[in-house]
Amino acid sequence: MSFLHPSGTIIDLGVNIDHVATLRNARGTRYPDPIRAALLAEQAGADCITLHLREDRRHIKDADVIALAPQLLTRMNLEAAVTQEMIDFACKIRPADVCLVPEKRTEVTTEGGLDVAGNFNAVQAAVRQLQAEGIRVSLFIDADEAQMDATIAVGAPVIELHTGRYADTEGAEQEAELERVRRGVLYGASKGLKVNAGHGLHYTNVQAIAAIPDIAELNIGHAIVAHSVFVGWENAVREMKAIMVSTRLGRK
Ligand SMILES: CC(=O)[C@@H](O)[C@H](O)COP(=O)(O)O
Ligand SMILES: NCC(=O)COP(=O)(O)O
Repeated sequence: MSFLHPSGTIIDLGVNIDHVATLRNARGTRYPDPIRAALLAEQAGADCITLHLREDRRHIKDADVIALAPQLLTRMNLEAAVTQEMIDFACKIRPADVCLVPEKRTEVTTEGGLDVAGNFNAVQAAVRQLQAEGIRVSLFIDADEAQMDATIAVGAPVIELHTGRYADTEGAEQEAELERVRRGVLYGASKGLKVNAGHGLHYTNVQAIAAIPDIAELNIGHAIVAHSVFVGWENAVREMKAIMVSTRLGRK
C-alpha cells in the first residue's frame, strides 16, 4: 500500500473558503476576509486553496479570486461551471488547477457530478482552452466508470470524486456509497488519473475516505468553516489535516 502519492505527499488537503465568503456576504461587510482565511489556512497546513466562483456569486466574488491569486504560497484550485464566461475568466487568472463542476442556480449546494459523457464536446472544448493556458484540469464527477472513461477521452488528467451521497447517507446505504467510491478510486488510478475527492466531508466521516490509498487530495470546506466557529480557523484546518494524515498512515 503506497502512503506516498506520486505527487510525493501523504495526502493533500484542499481547504475550500466558499463559506467564509458566505459569512462575509451575510451582512455585506468586508469581514471575515476570505483572502486572510486562505493565507492562514496555508500556514495551518492546507496544501491548496479551493474556491468556487458560482455564476450567481452567492459567496466567492470575482474580486476575491483576483486578489487571492498572486498571494497564495501553495496553489489555487478554482472551481467553475462549464460556461464560456467562467472558462474565459479562469484563463485570465491562470490558477494551477481548475475543477469543472456542474451548477444549477437553484441548488443549495452541488448536487451531483459533472455529466462529462453527456456534454462531451462542451467539456472537451473547455478542457482544451484551459490546458492551452497551462492550467491543470480536474473534473468533478460521480464515481462512475463511464464518466471516468469520458474524462480520459476529453483529456483531463484529474478527477474529483463526489462524496456527497456517502456524506448524506448512513448505515448500509453509506457503506454501499463508500464501496462505490473505493471502486471508483481504484478504476481511476488504474487508468492513470490523479484521483481527488470531496463534498460533505467532515471530522467523523473523512476517515473512511482518507484511508483509501490512491486518493491524492481531499477538498473540504463547509465542515472546516463550521468547526472553526468553536475551535478557531487555524485549529480547524490543522485538525482536519492531522486526521487525514494519521488515517492514511494507519495511526489512531
Ligand atoms: C463542487 C463541490 O462539491 C464544492 O466544492 C462546491 O463548492 C459546493 O458548492 P458550495 O460551496 O456553494 O456549497
Ligand atoms: N469539491 C468539494 C469542496 O471543495 C468542498 O466541499 P464541502 O466540504 O464544502 O462540501
